[in-house]
Order: sequence, then C-alpha cells, then structure tokens
Amino acid sequence: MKLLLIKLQTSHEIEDALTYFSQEEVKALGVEARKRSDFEQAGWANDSTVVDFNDIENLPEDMEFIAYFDQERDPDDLIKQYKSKLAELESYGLDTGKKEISYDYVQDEDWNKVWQKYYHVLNFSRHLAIVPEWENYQPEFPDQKVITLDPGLAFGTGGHTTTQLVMMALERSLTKPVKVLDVGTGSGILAIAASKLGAKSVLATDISDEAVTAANENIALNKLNNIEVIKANLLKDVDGKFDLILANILAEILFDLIPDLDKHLAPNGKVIFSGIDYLQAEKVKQRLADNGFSVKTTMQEGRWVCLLIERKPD
Ligand SMILES: C[S@@+](CC[C@H](N)C(=O)[O-])C[C@H]1O[C@@H](n2cnc3c(N)ncnc32)[C@H](O)[C@@H]1O
Repeated sequence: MKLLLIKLQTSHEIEDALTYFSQEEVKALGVEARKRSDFEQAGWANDSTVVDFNDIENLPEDMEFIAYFDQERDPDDLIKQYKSKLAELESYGLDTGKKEISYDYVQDEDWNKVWQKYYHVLNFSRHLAIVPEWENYQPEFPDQKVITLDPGLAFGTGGHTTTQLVMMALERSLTKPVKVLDVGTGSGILAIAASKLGAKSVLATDISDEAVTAANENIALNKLNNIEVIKANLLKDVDGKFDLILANILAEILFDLIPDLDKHLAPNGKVIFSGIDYLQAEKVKQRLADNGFSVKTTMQEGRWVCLLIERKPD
C-alpha cells in the first residue's frame, strides 16, 4: 500500500497549528516537520561537528511540513484545505513562509520507518515517562511511572504541547485517588497518565472509532484495569459525576462542552481544559464565568493555553 504525502514549504512559526490542523481536522495519519534550525542547532550543539548544509538533501529554506494520508484521499482537495488554513493563519499575523504545497506518494513500509524514527522516549517529568512500544527505557527514578504507547492512528503521542500541559496540570490536581473523566482521549494517553498517577477510576471518551480502538489497545499494553473507554460526543452519553474532568480539544469544541460541565462535576470537582489557542483563551474564560466557573491557574506554552478550573465560590 502507498501513502499520500502533502508537503508544505512554510515557516516554523506555524508548526503547532499545522500539526493540530492535520491531525484534528483533515485526519492525517501522521506528520513530520523538517526545520532548517534543527540542522543549524545540530552544528552549534556539537562544536566539533561541521554541518555542511550542501550535504543535506532538500534542506528546507525554513520548514518543510509533511502530512501523511491514506492513498485513497484526494490530493487536490487536501491542498485546497491546507491553502485555506495558511490564509487563515496569515490573517492572524503569523508568518507562513513560502507557502508552496505539493504532493507525492511513498510506500507504506517507508512510512512505518518514518513513524518509528520520530517517536522516542519522552522523559517527561519527575513522575511520568512516555515510551513508544518499540523502545526500551529504564526509569530515571524508581517510582517514575512509565506509559507505554503505540499511538496508532489516534492523536496523543505525548509530543504535543497541549497534551504535555494537561500532564503537568494532572500532577498538580490529582492530589488524592478520585474519579476522572477524560473527554477526547485519542490514544488514551491522559487517561493512562491519570490512572498511573493514582486515579481511583477513569472514564475515557472519544467521538472517533480509531481513538476508541487505540485507547483500548494502549490501556491493555499498560495492564490497567480501572479505565473504561466509550464512544461519545462530549458529555452527551456520559452518566455520573466526576471529581476531575480533562478535555484537550480545540476551543470551538470546548464551547459546546461548557454548558454540560456542572451536571457532571462532583462537589469540589476540578476541570482541566487544554488545546486552546491563546487568541481564544479570553473567550473560553468568559464562557466559563457565564456558566459558574472560574479559572484558578492559566498555563501557556507557545500559542497553547491550558486552564485549571473550579466552580466559582458561592
Ligand atoms: C487533541 S486530541 C487529544 C488527545 C489526547 N487526549 C491528548 O491530550 O493527547 C482531541 C481528541 O478529541 C476527540 N474529539 C473531537 N471532538 C470530539 C467530541 N465532540 N466528543 C468527543 N471527542 C472528541 C478527537 O477525536 C481527538 O481524539
């Protein structure tokens, strides 16, 4: 089987936005970014190494972004969607670079190698490490929890800033064994992190069948028996109340979730929202305030904002 590659010559400034768009909106199987600065830094980091740029094949002017798709997808339609995304990002004042878009096909075997080449151990924090199924890792601390992961087709390798912000917020918020709800679980990474950090039980939901399958596989890989995965649209098919609700989904989707939060949040419950572009953070905070919630902590890395939320005091 072959894979379709959509290649963009663009600017490193929009790597996160393109990654999110590719995985969330046009459902790429995976993405890869080749940045000129990575090669330059390789030279600076090892001062005995001389990096001859002429030796690097197709060295991008700034960043080459590649998104991988099933060969059945229509390249012209995808190019149209990427063009309109670039125009939208440009309208926010972002640098979109050369904006050249082309497509190509590669054999699937090559893709598998690429996939594995780009996912490595993430020694994330004092308490968590994310380890691809095909790598070996010895924890840096005897009690560091290891999350074994094969992200498959679902979002959530641990590499994305929005996921990492939730993992940090989880470490801060999970101070006792409580009931957790992970909305939009993707690969299951946050549900697994919550369970390994001591949650009593976790309900993980996703609207996508691929995500439900990937999450169940990853839960089995990690031998956890306190996580249930269901297919659901936000909180619509969810029963019960939870002490901690996590949702790493785009702001547009979080807006639909906010009105149902109160019904599913236990007394003294907490909520963690991520996936919010900083340009939309104030709007999300306002919507939360209108629904009886207040933001206790705001975390930001690059463009991405993560909110730690509680009910407004009476
Ligand atoms: C950005 S990914 C987050 C994955 C993972 N939780 C992480 O933090 O890495 C968002 C996930 O939300 C899911 N999703 C999108 N809209 C949804 C909805 N209306 N209801 C439930 N899940 C949804 C997507 O399928 C995707 O798996």
